[in-house]
Amino acid sequence: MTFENIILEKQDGVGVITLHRPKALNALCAALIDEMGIALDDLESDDAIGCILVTGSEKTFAAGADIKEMKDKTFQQAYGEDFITKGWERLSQTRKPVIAAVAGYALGGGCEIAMMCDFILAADTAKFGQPEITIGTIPGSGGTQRLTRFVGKSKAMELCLTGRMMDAEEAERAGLVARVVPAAELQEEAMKTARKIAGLSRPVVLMAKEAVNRAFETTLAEGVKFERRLFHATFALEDQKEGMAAFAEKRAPAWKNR
Ligand SMILES: CC(C)(O)CC(=O)SCCNC(=O)CCNC(=O)[C@H](O)C(C)(C)COP(=O)(O)OP(=O)(O)OC[C@H]1O[C@@H](n2cnc3c(N)ncnc32)[C@H](O)[C@@H]1OP(=O)(O)O
Repeated sequence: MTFENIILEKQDGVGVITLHRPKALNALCAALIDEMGIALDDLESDDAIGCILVTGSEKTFAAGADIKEMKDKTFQQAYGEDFITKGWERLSQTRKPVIAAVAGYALGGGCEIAMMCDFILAADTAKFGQPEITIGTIPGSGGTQRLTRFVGKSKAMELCLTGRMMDAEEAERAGLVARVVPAAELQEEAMKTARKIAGLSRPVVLMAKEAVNRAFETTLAEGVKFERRLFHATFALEDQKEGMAAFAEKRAPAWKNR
């Protein structure tokens, strides 16, 4: 499959989506968002794929929504077409695990896209921010909501009100980023992590993702109950029998993904 604004590759059970608009710092134009949706549909329906990686270039993950494309929209157009919802939320609805590997700028919609992934691995060059306020608007694809859940009200408020960027180290300290690695090692480390996940039992990985995500949508008591039901459900899987037998027999498990 070939695209104009992204590159889609598959290797070792991992689907890699590389944002690729080098002249516009990977600004997220409508065509790019559509292409990412098509790529995600393809990867979700491909049984060979167990984990998805979304990445950009060395200089930029993505510098936000395409400002030149949206600058002349009227309120009627933005509201009428529910601008930014269509297509953008596709990433957050992905059932397979998705890792964001971020180097350079992840600003505005770029930061929002990274936050829609299940976790973020960052190069030490990464810079995160919601600079919409500096161009006369506010985040429109979950920035005020997801960032606040990641880093808490005070820091989210400061970042959204000033447009300040935070570097990778600050983002890791604040809980936005799972891990920071040297820029030269980012792609290798991200692939290693994605391959590790892709090599585990597929249904169990989906259940783990669903259980963690439930923590953001419900009370602790309901979340713990939900987790327990999924935990019980793993005992209906051949992979639970295989995983535990393999541990007891001191050998590597051979997952059947059922
Ligand atoms: C999704 C929503 C609803 O939340 C909204 C948004 O995402 S709004 C967008 C938020 N993002 C920004 O405001 C960042 C805008 N970009 C910058 O501030 C700078 O480009 C930079 C700090 C990321 C990098 O600066 P620098 O290295 O000096 O590169 P530039 O010369 O500025 O950029 C190179 C080239 O890319 C074009 N560009 C950059 N960002 C965007 C963008 N978001 N949309 C469209 N085009 C962008 C920039 O215009 C340059 O192109 P040319 O003009 O030279 O053709």
